[in-house]
Formats: sequence, C-alpha cells, structure tokens
Amino acid sequence: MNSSLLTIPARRRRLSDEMEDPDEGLSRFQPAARLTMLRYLQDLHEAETPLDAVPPQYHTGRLPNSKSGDGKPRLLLMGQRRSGKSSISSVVFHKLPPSETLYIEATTRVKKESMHSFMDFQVWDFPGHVDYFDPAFDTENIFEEIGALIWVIDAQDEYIDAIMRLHKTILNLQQHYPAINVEVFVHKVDGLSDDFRQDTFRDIIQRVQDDLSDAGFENAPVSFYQTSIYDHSIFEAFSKVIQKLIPQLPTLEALLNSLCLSCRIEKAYLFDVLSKIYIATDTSPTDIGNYELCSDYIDVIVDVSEIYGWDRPEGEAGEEEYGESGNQDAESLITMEKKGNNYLYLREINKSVFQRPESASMADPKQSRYLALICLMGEDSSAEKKALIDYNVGVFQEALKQVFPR
Ligand SMILES: Nc1nc2c(ncn2[C@@H]2O[C@H](COP(=O)(O)OP(=O)(O)OP(=O)(O)O)[C@@H](O)[C@H]2O)c(=O)[nH]1
Repeated sequence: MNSSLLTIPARRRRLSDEMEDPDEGLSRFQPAARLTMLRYLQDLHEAETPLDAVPPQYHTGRLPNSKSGDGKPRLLLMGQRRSGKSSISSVVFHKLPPSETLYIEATTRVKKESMHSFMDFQVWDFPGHVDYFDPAFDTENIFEEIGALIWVIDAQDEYIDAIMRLHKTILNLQQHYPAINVEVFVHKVDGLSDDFRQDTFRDIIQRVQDDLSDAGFENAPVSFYQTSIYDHSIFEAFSKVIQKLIPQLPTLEALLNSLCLSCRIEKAYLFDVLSKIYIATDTSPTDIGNYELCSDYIDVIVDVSEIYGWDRPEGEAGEEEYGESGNQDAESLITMEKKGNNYLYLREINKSVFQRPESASMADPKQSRYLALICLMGEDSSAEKKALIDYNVGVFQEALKQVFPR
C-alpha cells in the first residue's frame, strides 16, 4: 500500500478557510490522511508517496472458534418450526422470490449447503423440532467450527417457547463455546404495524437479556435484528452477521474511510455481487435506504451485463489488444448515474469465474463472483472529478488485493 490517495482540491480550500490553527483541525484525521492533507495545505498539487512509508499492518484474526483456522465459517440456522429458516436461506443464497417460500416443505433433516462467494462458507438449516443438545446429536461436530448461530424467532407468532429454547441453547454454548456469536433474527416483522413491531422487538430483547443476567451471563455475545424476506432487511442483517466473521474488517473499514475522505464520498460499500451481502462499509452511520439503492443498482448492472456481456476465454484472439488475460484478472465496469443531485459509482473488483459444484441448486453452472465497490456521492463530488475518483479507487483496489486476496 505504497500509493497515496489524491484528494479533491476544493476540500483543501474549505478546510484551510475554516481553520484558524490548521494543525488543530488536522488532528481529527488519521496519520496517513493527515499527511495528505498537510501536503495540500502546503500547496502541493499532488499528494505523493510518503517518503518514509510505514510498513503495512494487516489485522490477522481467526474465526472466533475455528480450530483449524481455515477461514470457512459455518452459519447455523436454528429456531422453532415454521419460523422462516429455510425461506431465509432460499431467498438470500438462492434468489428464490419471497412469495414462493409459501410452498417450501418442512425441513426434516439438517440441510448443509456450501456457499462459494467472496469467501467460502457453509449454511446449515436445522429442522425446527429437534433438540440440538440431545445426546443422539454429535454436538461437537455441530458447534466446533461455526462462525455464528442464527436464531430465528417468528415475531407474528407466540414467542415465549422460542425464547426459552434460545435461552437453553445460549447457556449450553456459553459453557463449551463461549466465543460463538449468537444472532437473533426477530423475523417476519413485515406483517406488524410500526409501533407493534418496535414493542415486540424491545420485549424480546428484554426477555432474553433478563434471562441471561439471571443465569449470570451479563455479556454473552448476542445481537438482535428485525428481519423480513419481503424487504432488504434480511440482506442487511446477514451482511452484519458475515462482517463479524471477516478478520480483515477493521482494515477494510479504514481503507473505505480513507477513500471517502479523499473523494468526498458520502457512503461506500463493498458488496459481494452474487449474494448482495456487503462485507464492509465506511464507519459513517448506515441507512437502510442507502443499502436498498445500492442493492437495486447491482440488479441493474447484473441484468445489463447478462444481456450485453460476453465471456472472454483465455487465449482468445485479440486478447492482447484489450490487455486482458482471460477472466483471471479483475475487470472493471464504471458507471455514473445521476439521481437528483446524487451519484452512484460502481466498480467491479476482484473478478473470478468458478464452476458451481453439481450439488448446488443455482441454475447457471458457471458463475462469476466478484466484489463491487459502490459509492454514493452528493453534489460535492461532481462527475468532473471522476478521473480523480477513478485514480483513488484504483489505489484502493490495489490495497484491497493485499489485504483481501481471492
Ligand atoms: N410474512 C412473512 N412470512 C415469512 C417470512 N419468512 C418466511 N415466511 C413464511 O413462513 C413459512 C414457514 O417458512 P419456512 O422457511 O418453511 O420455515 P422453517 O423455519 O424452515 O420451518 P421448518 O422447516 O419446519 O423448521 C412459509 O410459509 C414462509 O413463506 C417473512 O419474512 N415474512
């Protein structure tokens, strides 16, 4: 990560006008950003490569409970019967239209699926009626390598039993696998009025936390989300669950923060295009509306590429002409769209094509998977600055390759 980001000059003017003591204002920025800003305040036209480059430091973590540390987490979907587990898995990972989940049959045995996306992980869908801690089950096999346990509660149904089972499960996990993240999806909230939805959500959180503190577990790693397959909330919740499993997340966030600061981007997301899960975003507040906008935008881009895109197999004539080597290298697509006074910017990053395993149910056996950077920009970052934004995104892309290799 030796390249520096270029910053938009207007920002320099504005900051220097505002600040009486520039150093005081600059202390708000991270050291690398401060260096770039200083160069601008000192009237340098371009931010150059720092002379004494700090060696890159990557966050290298392991999955909270992985013995092998092979980075293939397992997500367990558990909860009462008919709470919506199979529907969630089908909608998020198989793109089943939500209305078709009405015809999904009850799960009778554990359904294990491997997902091949920006990272490989497994989703295990459990039947609602089984007792996971029954001696007949190999508990160790189920829980030893998991990334997160997703507990689905049907918010439209009576939930006292579901909470009791969840409580029992958390107590068991706390004894043997205390690092497992428990993610509670308060599901099917689409059918509830706004007030009732908030009351139900608060009530469930309160009951779970009271039960846990009565049992002496004040700080168990339990998080709560309101979800529905009929809107984007299920994707947003899954994004947050998956982000916790990415050891490089702090580095990715820092890179996105730095990009936003340099290009005056309002919000930047790094999306996995296949699943529409975002694996990182900058640390400014998130808004579901922004997620929806980006998610719809991905749909448009995917549709257009399916119609007008083509495969370029390795060794095809004319390859050199385009400077490509098959589909190995990342190929970028840049689009600017004007929406009111806002822009959306998408760039394809880290593309590769893989052969879908025969067991997988998606129709297309050959599927491209890639990350896309999507940025929301306001009036400040006009299309005239696009060259600068392209350059900075290129630097970001290079840094990403080092941090998050595919
Ligand atoms: N309104 C609404 N209905 C949902 C939602 N998610 C799932 N459902 C419905 O809930 C019903 C049960 O869904 P399933 O996915 O079969 O439930 P399950 O938890 O897998 O059930 P078991 O296999 O018996 O454990 C289906 O009719 C779905 O259409 C949601 O977000 N909102």
